Amino acid sequence: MTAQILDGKATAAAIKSDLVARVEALKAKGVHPGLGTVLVGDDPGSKWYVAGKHRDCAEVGIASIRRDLPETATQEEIEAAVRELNEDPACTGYIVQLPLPKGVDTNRVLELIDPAKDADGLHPTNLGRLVLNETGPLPCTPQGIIQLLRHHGVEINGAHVVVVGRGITVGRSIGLLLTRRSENATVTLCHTGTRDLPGLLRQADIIVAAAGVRHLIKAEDVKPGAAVLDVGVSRDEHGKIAGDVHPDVTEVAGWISPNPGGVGPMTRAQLLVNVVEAAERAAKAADASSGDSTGNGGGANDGDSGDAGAGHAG
Ligand SMILES: Nc1nc2c(c(=O)[nH]1)N[C@@H](CN(C=O)c1ccc(C(=O)N[C@@H](CCC(=O)O)C(=O)O)cc1)CN2
Repeated sequence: MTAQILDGKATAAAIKSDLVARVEALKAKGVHPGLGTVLVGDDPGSKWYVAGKHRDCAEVGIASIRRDLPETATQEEIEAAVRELNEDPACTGYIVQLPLPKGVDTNRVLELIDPAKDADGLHPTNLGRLVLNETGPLPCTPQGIIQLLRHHGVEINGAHVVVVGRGITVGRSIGLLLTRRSENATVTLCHTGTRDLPGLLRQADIIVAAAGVRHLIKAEDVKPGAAVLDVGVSRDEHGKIAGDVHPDVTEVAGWISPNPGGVGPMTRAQLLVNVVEAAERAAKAADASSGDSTGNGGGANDGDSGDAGAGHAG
């Protein structure tokens, strides 16, 4: 058996094409979405990702604002760039590209972002909203993975999902999304220190591999027919990408996301969704404050509103 492909490029293209009309509708109301990026240093991967984000913006009609700082930028200089974007009306949403150089206090930088402009969903307020099932930007890679699975009809409801990796952009938050009532999965969060990782992987209906360890997931660790999402990025000496998933897994899995061409394009597409949704929320709030009754203040973001109460969901 050869796994079917979870095609991130095609799925992201479909999402972007839907966004074009939403951006046009915003502009017709006088709201012009603009994505800002803060890039610090010369890491080739980060430079490539940021350039890609701005190419995506151009494709859907979102304006681009860049703040590129040298590797030697101080904490204060990085924080000044963040404050500037908070104040810039042309910037309706922005991201700070991670990782930041060694020695920079990343959490302090993320905490400075205006939560209403946090296009990555990584500000503590927005992570808190996610815990509470409140409306807000969703972390791009986790939400991109869910969209990729949905788009291909992979059953999430009732599935056992084993996540490998505990980083802030994927591992820490994906369980919060997948265990919402709308997704209804059961999630085991593992990492490189997990005892008997292969034993846990073999129980998984869906594996999300985000450890950044080349070929960590072997064919013999995968249940036949499982869906396997490869988020890991390591590069060999020629700069070629190697994922966390061994190529032989394709012979066992039912679904596999290529790397490149799987989760990466979905991360970028979800960023655009977050920028457009933030601009739509701002437009609604402006309508509401000017007395337009179609303004809608929000609510639960995921169909969980039927729960007995935020503290009792389960
Ligand atoms: N502020 C953030 N920093 C980082 C995030 C994030 O979501 N927010 N995630 C990653 C990097 N990332 C986005 O920033 C990202 C990674 C990969 C791709 C992508 O499209 N990859 C391509 C292959 C690219 C290549 O050849 O190098 C693919 O998978 O097809 C996009 C975005 C860490 N930092």
